[in-house]
Amino acid sequence: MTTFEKTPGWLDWYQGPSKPKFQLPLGSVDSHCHVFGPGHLFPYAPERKYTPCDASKDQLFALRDHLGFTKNVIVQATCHGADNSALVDALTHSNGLARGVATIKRNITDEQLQELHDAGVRGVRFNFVKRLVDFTPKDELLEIAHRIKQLGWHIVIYFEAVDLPELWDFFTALPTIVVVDHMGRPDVSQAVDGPEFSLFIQLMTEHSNIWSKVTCPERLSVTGPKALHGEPHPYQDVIPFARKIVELFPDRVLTGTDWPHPNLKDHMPDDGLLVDWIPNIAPTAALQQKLLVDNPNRLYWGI
Ligand SMILES: O=C(O)/C=C(\CC(=O)C(=O)O)C(=O)O
Repeated sequence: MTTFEKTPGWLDWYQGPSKPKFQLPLGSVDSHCHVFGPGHLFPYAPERKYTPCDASKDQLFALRDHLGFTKNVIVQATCHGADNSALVDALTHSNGLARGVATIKRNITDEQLQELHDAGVRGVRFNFVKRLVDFTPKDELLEIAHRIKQLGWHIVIYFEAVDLPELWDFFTALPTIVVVDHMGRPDVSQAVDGPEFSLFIQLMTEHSNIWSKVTCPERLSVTGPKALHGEPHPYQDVIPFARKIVELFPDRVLTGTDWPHPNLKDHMPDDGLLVDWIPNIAPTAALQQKLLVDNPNRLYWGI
């Protein structure tokens, strides 16, 4: 049996999250979450940049039920590299209540792609965050993009805001729906109408195939306060950014918990309070319905 030692300083996910006060609309989807291992069944990848705590499918599904979500979109985390076994195991044990976003390499066969599709994978993730992955050549990514387009899948991209200018031409050439993780990780200490975030708004304005996840206030916030100890007003500085995207592009936004919150260094949020944060960025019932129910069900379940 393989045992793994967590990265020093690793913060485990929050035990005993509060019950949200905000009642999620029926059919809500947690559109960004992960499973980690468990490592003795699904070993972490040799090329990983961090070793997490285990976070199993059963623990994820229990959280889903506790928070009041109906479904999950599970995103392959970089600690599993391009071995999607833990993801596929979670999808195939979800009774159709989970879809997946995989990481693949160009040597994947058509049969393997079809197996991922049959398990519930509907997208691939291209990660450009340098602390998480080694560089993959753009021609390999483009080749993958054109192959997965045939299956009706989309592409999820993860990058830091400072890298957007350099990646712009590549992103805008992608042939599918493109979903940006965590709003392109803006520096929220800058103005919401400043040049950095305006470039991201321009990206979404000019390219109607580009969507955004309005996720991870706990990762992006500089001033907090932290979603802990019943705090009713956490992560105030992230609200104007996420709300702007939800209001400008209500049919192209998704949200989720990011459980089990890999690589947080400062604190581990109470996931119940993260759900309570959602009405700050989607203040009307109509916006909540699109963000939590209509958009993810259309993109991942075709309904
Ligand atoms: O959970 C996230 O989306 C963010 C991550 C981890 C990650 O993406 C991964 O390991 O694949 C991060 O910023 O460290």
